[in-house]
Amino acid sequence: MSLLVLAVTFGLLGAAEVRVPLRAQMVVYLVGMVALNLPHGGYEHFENLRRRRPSFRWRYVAVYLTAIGGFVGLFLAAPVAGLALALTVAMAKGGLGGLQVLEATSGTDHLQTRFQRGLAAAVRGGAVMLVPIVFWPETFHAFSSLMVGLVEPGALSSYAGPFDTTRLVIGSGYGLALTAHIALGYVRGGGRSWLVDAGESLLLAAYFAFVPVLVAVGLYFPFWYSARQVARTASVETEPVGDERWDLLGGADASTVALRAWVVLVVGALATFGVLVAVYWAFPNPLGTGNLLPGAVAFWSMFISIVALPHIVVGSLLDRDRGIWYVP
Ligand SMILES: CC1=C(/C=C/C(C)=C/C=C/C(C)=C/C=O)C(C)(C)CCC1
Repeated sequence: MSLLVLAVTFGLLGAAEVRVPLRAQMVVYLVGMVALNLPHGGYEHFENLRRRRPSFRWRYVAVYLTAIGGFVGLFLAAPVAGLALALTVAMAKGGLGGLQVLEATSGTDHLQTRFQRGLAAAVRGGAVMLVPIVFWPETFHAFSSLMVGLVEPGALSSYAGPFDTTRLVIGSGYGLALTAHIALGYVRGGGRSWLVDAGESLLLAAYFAFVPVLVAVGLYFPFWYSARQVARTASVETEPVGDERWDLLGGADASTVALRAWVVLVVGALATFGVLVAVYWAFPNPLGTGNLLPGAVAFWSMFISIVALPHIVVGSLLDRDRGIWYVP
């Protein structure tokens, strides 16, 4: 709903030629991504690890740190490939996560083949990054260069020339994929789940087309994505794996539970901060080489993508029993 309101509001503002100042967009992005999105991500880990065995938790942490180390290494060695992976992570998180939420809430009866499921995820995820490339090319290119510049300023400039062609190819490809996805869903069953899926996919595409990219991405993850993820967790009634015995919040009385929750919160915050410091320290120009605000946006976008990579790897590939995107 909030996305619909934003899409319509910014659509009208755009039609009236009202432009949102870039500074304001950057502030919205940082508030959304730092203050709102990060705690949501942390909560997903907590939910997933809460009743798991200690050995599982250690493996989880090990995979997590390895993936983070690998991504940082790739970004340092080949910053443009690192940027490409960051975009892929953002799209995979939005796309695969969105599909799982759809399955838990409205069902996916109209998605009968693997291909259709892949297309559904690609269309939802693609909206997050591919649609802004088409509709907000200048901002997109400017911030992409800043992100690459955290390691090697200027490394993206050799890709500036063919950008218009790339945009055209991406725009047509995305339009085709969206149309094919909606048409196939209709042919393979239609019904209520198809209607919800088609409506959501179109809304996402319109939202990322009309809302300026920094505001759009900065609010999409906390508003739509995280809120829906938490709602999904809340709708899961029985835990498929794990045991009350291992419950991180287990305790005989309310104050023990509260104290344990406090410990989890503090340890989680310190661990996240530790990773942040390590990533900051690893980048040659952690806040870019120009102004602070755009530099902070670039740094945060890389950092959040780096920590989100294991989120996806663990959530969808390695932890099939439960996973971050578990649906009963
Ligand atoms: C390239 C690019 C961007 C990239 C943002 C990214 C890569 C965000 C990743 C978010 C994730 C992974 C969130 C997970 O919860 C901006 C800043 C929108 C500006 C336009 C250009």
